[in-house]
Amino acid sequence: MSHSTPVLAAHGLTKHFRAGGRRIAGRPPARAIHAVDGVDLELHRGQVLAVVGESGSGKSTVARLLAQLIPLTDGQVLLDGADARVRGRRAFRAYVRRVQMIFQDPFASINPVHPVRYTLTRALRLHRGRLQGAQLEAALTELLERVHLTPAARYVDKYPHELSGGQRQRIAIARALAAEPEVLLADEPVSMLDVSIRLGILNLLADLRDRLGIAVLYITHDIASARYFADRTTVLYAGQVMETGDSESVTQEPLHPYTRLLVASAPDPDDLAGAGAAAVRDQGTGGEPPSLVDPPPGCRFAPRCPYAADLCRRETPALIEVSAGRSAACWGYSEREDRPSVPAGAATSGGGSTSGGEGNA
Ligand SMILES: Nc1ncnc2c1ncn2[C@@H]1O[C@H](COP(=O)(O)OP(=O)(O)OP(=O)(O)O)[C@@H](O)[C@H]1O
Repeated sequence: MSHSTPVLAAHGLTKHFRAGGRRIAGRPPARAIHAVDGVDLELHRGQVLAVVGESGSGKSTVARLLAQLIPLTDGQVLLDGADARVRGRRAFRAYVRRVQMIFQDPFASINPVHPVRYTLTRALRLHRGRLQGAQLEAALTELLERVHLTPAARYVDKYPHELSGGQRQRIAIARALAAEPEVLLADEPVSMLDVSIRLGILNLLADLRDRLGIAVLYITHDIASARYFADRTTVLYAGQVMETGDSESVTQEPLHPYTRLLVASAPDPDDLAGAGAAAVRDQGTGGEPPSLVDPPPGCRFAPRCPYAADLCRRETPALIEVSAGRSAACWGYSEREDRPSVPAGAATSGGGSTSGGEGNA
């Protein structure tokens, strides 16, 4: 599967926002917020890729770049292997037909003054032409059934305020499906919803992946949900990829010290005393993400990393393939003589992962 051409890919995805207002002629260029710096991603048909990171790590910016809602500073977005950069309204509409986005807040993303019928009819007509009468009714019913709002007749004439948060998010997903997209970009699709209904929405997205073969990008700060739901997981920190691999091993045997920190501080249902998070604090790996305004060279996690060596503060590590399908941007896995010593093992279970410096064969 992963040998095939990804339906959507990003190479060297980069977004710098200008910090502190407009550029003034004759003055030095304004400083830049390096929100996303050189990120590579691949979305495959019938797979979910999770992008996990703390607040401010650049997750939403990645999604907006992939949706082409904002222009790239550098890098490339490829759809079926071809440069997908759109110029002009018509090309954007053709792109959006294939790549749809779902937003975090279903209360903000659905117009409250119109019933479900209006919202979905508009999307259907936009993407599939002038459906009417029985054909339109059948398409509406099919969309509502796809998102498990059944019987459809119970929901089609409801207004958003008559629906729960979870039901509204299902309407937002149905609206996206009206385009018959190949890719869904889901930016924290459950984080505003009640905990009790989150699983239902994730299961729905998994169902769309499996039944329709849609590629899903799942943006989240919750690494535990990535393990449950995503086939592959990419960990983002301060706008750069720290680690990537299949979700099971990234979450169970994390390689990068930052991923270990994330896993250890994630709420564990069996760890009611919060011992994992306390252990992280005791190791002194707390602290804040770095400033993204003109960040210095070196690993961006180095100031918080308990293993950081001089090399880490001087030079930025590239992603190193540590084992098949698993990479970490950590000098500990390099062949360099001055590499730091990153202990093998995982935050949550003993052993299994490659020890520092050995896995580059
Ligand atoms: N339009 C903008 N102008 C200036 N800076 C921006 C803009 N959008 C985002 N940023 C900055 O880029 C960085 C990454 O933001 P982004 O929203 O992508 O992070 P995130 O990981 O999605 O965070 P969260 O989980 O809080 O949404 C932040 O420092 C943010 O302040």
